[in-house]
Amino acid sequence: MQTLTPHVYWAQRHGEIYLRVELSDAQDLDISVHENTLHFRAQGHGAKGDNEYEFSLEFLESVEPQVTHRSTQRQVNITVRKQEHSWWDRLTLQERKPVFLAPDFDRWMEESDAEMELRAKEEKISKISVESRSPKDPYLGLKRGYLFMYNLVQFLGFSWIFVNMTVRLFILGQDSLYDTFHTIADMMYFCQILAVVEVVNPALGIVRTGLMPPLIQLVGRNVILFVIFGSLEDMQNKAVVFFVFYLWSIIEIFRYPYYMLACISTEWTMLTWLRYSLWIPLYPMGVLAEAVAVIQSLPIFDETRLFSIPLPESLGSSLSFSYSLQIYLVLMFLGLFINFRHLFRQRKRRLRPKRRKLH
Ligand SMILES: CCCCCCCCCCCCC[C@@H](O)CC(=O)SCCNC(=O)CCNC(=O)[C@H](O)C(C)(C)COP(=O)(O)OP(=O)(O)OC[C@H]1O[C@@H](n2cnc3c(N)ncnc32)[C@H](O)[C@@H]1OP(=O)(O)O
Repeated sequence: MQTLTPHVYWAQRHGEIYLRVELSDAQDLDISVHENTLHFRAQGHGAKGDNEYEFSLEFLESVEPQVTHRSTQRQVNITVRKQEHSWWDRLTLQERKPVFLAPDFDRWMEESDAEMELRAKEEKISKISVESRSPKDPYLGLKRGYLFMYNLVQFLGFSWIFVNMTVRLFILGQDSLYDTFHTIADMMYFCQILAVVEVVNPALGIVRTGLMPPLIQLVGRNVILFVIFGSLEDMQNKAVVFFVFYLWSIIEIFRYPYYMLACISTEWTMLTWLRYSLWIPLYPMGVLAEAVAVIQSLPIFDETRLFSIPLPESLGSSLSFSYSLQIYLVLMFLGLFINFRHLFRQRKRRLRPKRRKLH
């Protein structure tokens, strides 16, 4: 039987050499590396039919003596590991390329492409190792689902409020300012009662933010909604209701979609910018509108004696609730300062230009 040479195709990476030997149904494979030379011998079906095929290749640089190979119906794939990670100018020590050897264009890569592939692999490995070091939260999916639904409901609620008020303003003009409460209050009650969740979430560690800012926001809004507007009928027809509700709803139609996207690990730059910028004019305007509402309610509380604290006769009949509200007015500006500072820090953190990676 004649000994023949099969066609061999090769490609390289920084760490490996890949050889593809064109031999189908190869049997009795004998593949080894001695003194940096690969010896191949096998029985199989090659270019010259069924025969014994063999070849030797002396490599340009040092390789590991262990080789791995896999024989398929159509070919034999051999992987040889380089001893040092480097890019070779050619495969063999001898400068003239053996006639049976050709590049494997299916796996061929130029050095720069191979470097990119290597870097991508390294990045993937380091990402996996970082992920495996940080313990996974088994309830993450559940938490995200719950937050997404909560934010969606709030978004729909505040969108309804905003659209309703805007349409009424266009149709009824100034008249719409005076009956905002009767059209909007039920939805606002619903959204603001639901907003208790925003204090519960950080308290239970479901969202990572401080407890104080959401608490200030919740107490601040609910005092205005339930105590000032809800309990005083005389306040419900005032234009200030329109301004308070409108200012609250504008920010929420950007804030809740921003959170919804965060729940699905997505970010829209424009939305992030709006969420962390619109509060700059809206928050002081909102607090001012709320302060106007509190001031307008003072004489009504004095007159109606609603929520007044009964006193012993020697000290007068009762202490008007308006005194508590005057203290609350001071607290409002303290609350404004705390939340303004909090939002300013959040803005700096979220809108900070991301550092470019240097390779
Ligand atoms: C102790 C009682 C004291 C009582 C004192 C009473 C004084 C009352 C004064 C009150 C004044 C209130 C005035 C106010 O009512 C006026 C207005 O609202 S006017 C309209 C304009 N308003 C605004 O712009 C404020 C809007 N509101 C907010 O921004 C928030 O409510 C606020 C609490 C102020 C800040 O929110 P937070 O601390 O959560 O900051 P972030 O939004 O940056 O979130 C931090 C990270 O948590 C993630 N997060 C938060 N919530 C959710 C959620 N629902 N779903 C998913 N993820 C959430 C968020 O993504 C952030 O994550 P990361 O940092 O990874 O991005």
